[in-house]
Amino acid sequence: MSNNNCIDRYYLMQKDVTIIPVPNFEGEWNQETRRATNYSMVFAQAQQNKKHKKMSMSKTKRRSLENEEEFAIAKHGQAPFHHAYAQEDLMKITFLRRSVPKLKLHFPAAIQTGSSLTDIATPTLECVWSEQRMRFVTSEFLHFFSFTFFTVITSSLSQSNQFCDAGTGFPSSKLLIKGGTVVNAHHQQLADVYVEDGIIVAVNPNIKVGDDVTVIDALGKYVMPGGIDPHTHLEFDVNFTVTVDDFFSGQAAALAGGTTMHIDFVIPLNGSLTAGFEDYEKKAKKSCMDYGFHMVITKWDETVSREMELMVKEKGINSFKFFMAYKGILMINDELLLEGFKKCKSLGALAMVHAENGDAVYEGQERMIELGITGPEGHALSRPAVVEGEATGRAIRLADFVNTPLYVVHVMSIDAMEEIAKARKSGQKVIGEPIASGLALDESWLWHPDFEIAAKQVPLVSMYVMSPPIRKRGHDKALQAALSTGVLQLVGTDHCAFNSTQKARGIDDFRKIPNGVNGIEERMHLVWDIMVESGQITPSDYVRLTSTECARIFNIYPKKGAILPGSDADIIILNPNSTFEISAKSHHSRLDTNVYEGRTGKGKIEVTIAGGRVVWENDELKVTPGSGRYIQMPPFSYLFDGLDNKDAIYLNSLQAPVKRAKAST
Ligand SMILES: NC(=O)NCCC(=O)O
Ligand SMILES: [Zn+2]
Repeated sequence: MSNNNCIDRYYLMQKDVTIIPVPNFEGEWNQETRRATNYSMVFAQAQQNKKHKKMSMSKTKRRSLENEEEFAIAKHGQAPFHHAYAQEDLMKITFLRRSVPKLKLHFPAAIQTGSSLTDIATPTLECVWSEQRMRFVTSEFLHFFSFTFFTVITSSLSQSNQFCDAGTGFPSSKLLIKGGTVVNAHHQQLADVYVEDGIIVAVNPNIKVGDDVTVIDALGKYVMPGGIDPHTHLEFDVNFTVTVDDFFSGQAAALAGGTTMHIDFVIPLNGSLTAGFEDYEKKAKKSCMDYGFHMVITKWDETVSREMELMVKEKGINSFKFFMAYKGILMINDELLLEGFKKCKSLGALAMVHAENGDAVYEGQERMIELGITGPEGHALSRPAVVEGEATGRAIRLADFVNTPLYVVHVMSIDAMEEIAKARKSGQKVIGEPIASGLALDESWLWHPDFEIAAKQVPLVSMYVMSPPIRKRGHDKALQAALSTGVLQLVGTDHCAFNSTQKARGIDDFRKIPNGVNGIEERMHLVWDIMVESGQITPSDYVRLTSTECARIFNIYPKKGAILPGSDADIIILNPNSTFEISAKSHHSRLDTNVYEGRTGKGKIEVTIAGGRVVWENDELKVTPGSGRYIQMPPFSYLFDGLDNKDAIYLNSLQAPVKRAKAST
């Protein structure tokens, strides 16, 4: 494969630019220039820069996503969930941008332009363009930074230009993946895959091509659809802080791990779905891979009901999530759940639930504090599996009452899984989504005696805090078995990345630890290792659980989730004889910890192709902010088939109203 050395070396040059933790693409994004400009990069730099990243934790006490206790203090108050976070919580780079507003427009470009490419332009032309742009940008710096800092930047830039001059060609828009085992959810075969302009054109043995086609050898390897992660939280603002991975860094990490699309959760802004959608549209402009949105519903009125319709009919959203936990913040009651379910049904949209009994969680937290249990183990103890099981069962019964399909996110326990199993056995359309952490981890870390473990050689205990909690050993195995037998249908991550400094907020009180773990980069490797290597599932099952079923549920199959002529060229090549190792030192997320630290396994994703472009190869990431597309998801997936019939049968079964003769007077 062709490589662009100037890109790689340019980013390695940036090692000393300490104020840029991980490239960030804030600022104005112009649709036209976005399409024309390709900022590729290598992420080795990210690890170098992580140590320079500092988060200042907010001292401001506000109600926050994970903190039902704070709700108690502010009981019945207005939940200032969004955009009310303390400014000090933002990353240093954001602080700099605020301090020098003019920089906002150009600073991100400045740090990336050394690698600018256009899709089909010649290397020489492109590098000239880059130089001009860099000169312009460096002059901007003069207004804002000291001479010393300026020198560091410009010397890096000028050195990078030399590499640009030595540019060595560009990825072809025509690819042939040769000699691999092509795996779909329904079938696997030895075949070549031919790709043109981002679309799979042919899947056949022995495809012959001309010299203008880049050939990738996949002999002895699996060629599979790129992963689709149905559950992520990028640039998630939880009131007092924001997750460290945004739509660029989170997606870059995803691509390095073989995921080529994800679906994120839009949080309404001040109750407005439209404002929330627009907010996420902005956040997602820096995307380097395809993405879709679910919408969270936090309150109920006529406006919300109308906006739900708008989201489905005009914005390409076909799923709405209801939080049964996070009392006083996101939690909704059964009345709202019923209204929401009915509306979802009428729109052909899928109702999703975070199933934990929020009242019980609140009670559990109070109990722990009264018992003097303030450490991270209190998190697990305050929201035991029974609390998850109860909410799952309740949501399932209410969805059955309305006769609408239900999707249960992050199934973490046997209790919840068994509710799903029971419902599916009775014919109800319930989808259960376990996540990577629930399959791979157990709660034992939460009982570790140190909050911060010996000089961070092993990361913070609190990094394992998420909701519902990671359970005791045994739940993981049961969830794996449920996946392999079809009781659960697909695997997500709930990637919600908070750094150790953000997690440290709850050092004296587990209720203050921001909830969430990583996984967007690790999911594909973990599922292969845990499920396929152990013999629990076949490679075809793997494709179904990590990609195809998600595409079907959210109605974008076979554009996504398949290696078929006409499908998007989102493809991974996995070498089953190679190994992977997970570490915060080498991952591509901005996170300074990794809940899978030190984990090794078999089956390595050696190549990721997103939209027909090779973005991950030879352990190098070449990604393009602005290249990711928003994927609209139409309503009425296969889950809605037959609902009308069931409704009709129900109505016929009522034998009511009973016609009674009026008593004669
Ligand atoms: N799961 C979690 O702990 N954080 C993300 C928000 C949610 O999905 O509940
Ligand atoms: Zn959740």
